[in-house]
Amino acid sequence: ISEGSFHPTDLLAVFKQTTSSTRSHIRAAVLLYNTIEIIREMVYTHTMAELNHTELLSSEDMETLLDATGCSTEMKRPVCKSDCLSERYRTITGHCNNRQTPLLGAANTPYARWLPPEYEDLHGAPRGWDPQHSYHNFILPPVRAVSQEVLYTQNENISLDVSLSHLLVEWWQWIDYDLTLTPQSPSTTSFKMGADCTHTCSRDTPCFPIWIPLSDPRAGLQSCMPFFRSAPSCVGQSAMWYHREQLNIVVYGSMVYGSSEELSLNLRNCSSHLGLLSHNQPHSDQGLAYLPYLQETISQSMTRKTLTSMGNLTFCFHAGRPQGVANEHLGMIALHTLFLREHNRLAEELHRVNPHWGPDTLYQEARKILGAVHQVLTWDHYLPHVLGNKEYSKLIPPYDGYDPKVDPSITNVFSAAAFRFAHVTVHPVVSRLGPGHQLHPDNPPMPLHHSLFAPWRVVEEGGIDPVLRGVLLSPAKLQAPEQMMVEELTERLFQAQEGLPLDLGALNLQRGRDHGLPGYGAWRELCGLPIPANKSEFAGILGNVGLVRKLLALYGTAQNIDVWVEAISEPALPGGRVGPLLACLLAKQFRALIDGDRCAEEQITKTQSLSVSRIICDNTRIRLVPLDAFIRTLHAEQLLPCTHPNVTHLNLSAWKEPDTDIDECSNQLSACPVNLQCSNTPGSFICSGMHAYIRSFHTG
Ligand code: HEM
Repeated sequence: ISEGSFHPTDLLAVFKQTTSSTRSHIRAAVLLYNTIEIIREMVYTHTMAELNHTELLSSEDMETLLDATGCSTEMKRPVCKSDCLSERYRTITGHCNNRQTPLLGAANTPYARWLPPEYEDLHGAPRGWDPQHSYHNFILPPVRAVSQEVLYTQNENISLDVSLSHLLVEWWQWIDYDLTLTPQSPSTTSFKMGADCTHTCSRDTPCFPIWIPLSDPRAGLQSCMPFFRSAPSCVGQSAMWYHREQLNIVVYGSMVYGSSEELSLNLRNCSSHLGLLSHNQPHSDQGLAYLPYLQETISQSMTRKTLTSMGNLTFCFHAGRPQGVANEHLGMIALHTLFLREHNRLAEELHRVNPHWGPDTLYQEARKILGAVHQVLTWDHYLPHVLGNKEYSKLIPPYDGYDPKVDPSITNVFSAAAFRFAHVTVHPVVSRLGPGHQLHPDNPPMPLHHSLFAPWRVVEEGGIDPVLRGVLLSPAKLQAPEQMMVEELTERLFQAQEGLPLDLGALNLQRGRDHGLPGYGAWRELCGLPIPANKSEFAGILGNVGLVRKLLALYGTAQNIDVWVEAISEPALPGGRVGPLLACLLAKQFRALIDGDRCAEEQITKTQSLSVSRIICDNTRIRLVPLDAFIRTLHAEQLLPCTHPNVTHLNLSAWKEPDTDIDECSNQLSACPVNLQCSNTPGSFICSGMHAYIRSFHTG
């Protein structure tokens, strides 16, 4: 920023920023990983022998390395407390949800794997690292070629979903914010040669640039699109099991509350006795709360001086994803704001029901209710639309209580492929609607890329209500073989003054290879689905000869196809929006998430009646809502008033406790010290500076 420029990759870096607890884990893991690689190379140079991990290092050597790099500390089993707060509520970090294996499903732990990774060198080199390496006798195509030939769709050339609203797409992303965040390598230069990953076309970890084929419209302008490998994690490199694993740094419930103690305290309003979350001080949405600014956490004078010299003063919102990620997209800002308000509304209501509860109990109970609401909305309302009712009943049996043997960790294939399927349902245009559900002449529909990292559009262009009305009344994009991913995402992702925009399709494919995801045949096998032996069987699966021809021309054999692109190519199951492979992978993950959550059972039954529409009614000035917010509303006349009995309230009297009961939890030492000072984080300055640039870019 001080050099007066930033690149699309800088925005991607903001998107993947971490907190300090994650950074210490990554530092240790990078050190360990690089040291082992050096030892491996030295041994190879002397002996010309590729040794496996047990031959390379004795277990004592490995223990020494783990200690020296700091990985032993990072991998240490946490001690689970047995006080009132810890017994009753999920920890912020997810530690101790499973009492026997306290790290299961916690933040800052590696993704689980359902299949062993397929790295090109067995340890950590991505598939396609060596462009000449063959798989089933074919070399892998450059991911950008797949994006151009299979995914690219002109914005105008899309079909609309006849029955589902764009809120469903936003909910997908919202839930994703809750479940997965993979940090990228913190270093921007390659380990061995010191090359700058933003400019180099050579492959040297963490640089894994995406090559631009000669036939690409970008050829001549760009030879490679920068790509940083995901950071390694400590676990997975023990003496027993040595290959590169990737970290998930978030945990269920984190988009509102954060997934580290440090961030969660930063988001609380510790001077309130009602257990509230902090809200924005300088601005409000006609009296309703906005998310606080990251800006508020740093020295105003320094920032104002620097930013004023850059032109417009702009700010990032601050929420549970680290360092301003909530700002990625207008829809996400609206949902983050909505749930901040819902937390505060619940905490105040709970105070009325149980005036004897202290601030920590109010905070934790409101948090627990919001967690349950998300489970009900996701498992009961959203998943049937995605899987189709029939498949849903088959794959997601009725909830049968907590099972401590189930590992609720997010899997690598879920984050790097399966849950990215919704990228092909994103509409290229963002519409905001006024109170009469009409477009406002001052805020015409805008291309998607103008809504990315643009929080000022909320504050200065009417608040979150127009955004929410827009997503409620706009349809989702329909996924179809010739209409995969809109050019807003393949050609204009994170457009900035410097460098060419990124391509989300290419990033998804490259990420799958970076994480060592096996080709699609292995996943079909895992799911008990047939693997096509020839072109006609493959055409039978995809139901589209043209698409099969394109994929086989690129990959040579169906076995090699990157799992994400094949999975999104399968035709949707009846009534659903995904094909059989995605249905299997998503259902498997969502089942594990709920069955392995010790805190799920009691809350789910109490919060059945709540809907997204009710939450919108209770926290915005929107007075007309759909009965099911995920269903597309064709005409505003179909909307119901918030007073309609079918837009059911959550009855909080179920939470009433006799006021003779002592509030044990608030008698403990409070987690939230009064007058807590927010921490001064360098990320907040970077984020604000970038916003000044993006804004000036959007507004010319
Ligand atoms: C405006 C729309 C969206 C944009 C601009 C966007 C952008 C991105 C970007 C840039 C990444 C990182 C890519 C990489 O380097 O690997 C990503 C990852 C991801 N996105 Fe999206 N996305 C959008 C919508 C969605 C939706 C609707 C979903 C629904 C589920 C979703 C799910 C995911 C998942 C699961 C990841 C992996 C996250 C991680 O592990 O860090 N995204 N997205």
